[in-house]
Amino acid sequence: MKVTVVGAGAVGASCAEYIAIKNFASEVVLLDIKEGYAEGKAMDLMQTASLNGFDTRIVGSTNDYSKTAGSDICVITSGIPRKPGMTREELIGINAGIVKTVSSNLVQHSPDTIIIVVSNPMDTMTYLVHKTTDLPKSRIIGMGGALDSARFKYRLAEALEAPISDVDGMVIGGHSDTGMVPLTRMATRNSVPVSEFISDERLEQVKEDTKVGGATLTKLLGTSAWYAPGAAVSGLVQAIACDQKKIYPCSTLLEGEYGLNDLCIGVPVVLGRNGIEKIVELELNDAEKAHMKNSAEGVTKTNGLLNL
Ligand SMILES: NC(=O)c1ccc[n+]([C@@H]2O[C@H](COP(=O)([O-])OP(=O)(O)OC[C@H]3O[C@@H](n4cnc5c(N)ncnc54)[C@H](O)[C@@H]3O)[C@@H](O)[C@H]2O)c1
Ligand SMILES: O=C(O)C[C@H](O)C(=O)O
Repeated sequence: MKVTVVGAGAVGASCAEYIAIKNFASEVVLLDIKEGYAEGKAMDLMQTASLNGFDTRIVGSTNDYSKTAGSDICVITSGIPRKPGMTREELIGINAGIVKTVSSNLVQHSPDTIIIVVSNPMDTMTYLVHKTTDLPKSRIIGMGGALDSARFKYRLAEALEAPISDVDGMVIGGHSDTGMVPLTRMATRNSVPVSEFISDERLEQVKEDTKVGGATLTKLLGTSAWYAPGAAVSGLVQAIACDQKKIYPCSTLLEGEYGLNDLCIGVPVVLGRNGIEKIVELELNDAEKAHMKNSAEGVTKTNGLLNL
């Protein structure tokens, strides 16, 4: 199993590290445009192999896509992150050009690959990859919901004063400060609806804290987060590589599902060796449907800024 990660920055390197530590891939190629940067990150990570007990070979490359040839899975984390006070949507001007070039180079060298898009604004960047490559929709996956759901579970566990392993929940919708739809109604603590344990007001607070999860970290760190994003990407990569058939909310092209068309947005999908093997249609109530519709309108508006 060969995995390429483009962008050896904070998220790319974190993602490569988690993939290596989980020890399911034979090779991870880290590629960056900055001279020597990916080679340096790869060497540093390889020097953790004997300490962390993995056999995955990590190779660095300065913009040489021949090294990525034959990748089963390619992750795109190249592009600029936001600074405090910015929205993800403001990154479109620079990141669209980067994602378009990078995805074209990747497909040229690995025509059978599955692409996971991470660069922001992620739903729109995923849509861009659809519009500019001829990969089937099952092989273009946007990562956002896996991360947002992890943050949702963190906030739920905090509110419930329960261990995170006892908590389950999912966030669908767009990966943006206003577009996320945390499904509080379906969240559980060891199979019991969380509303049995906390008030509606506290649950509303959990929802709002989840939606601004990325912005909160950006304010604290001065740039956006990387540990949880890297771990979330590695989870998707592992689900595909190991044909796990796990359900993660991912951004995928919708063609009528959830009453939505011609956009990529987060919905639950089954991930296996073929990429997105099934879109799972949840029975949403009227309020959830309305949130999803608003979210889709936001994503479509951002898609309109692309030069297609
Ligand atoms: N979808 C998500 O949930 C999620 C989570 C975290 C970050 N992100 C996004 O991921 C992106 C990367 O974030 P980061 O913190 O790692 O940023 P970073 O600045 O640390 O790293 C980005 C890297 O991309 C490289 N790069 C730029 N143009 C390139 C090109 N054409 N080819 C190859 N490499 C190129 C840069 O040299 C840099 O090393 C940002 O757009 C950020 O918003 C998304
Ligand atoms: O918040 C960001 O800009 C980065 C990423 O989308 C995140 O949610 O951490």
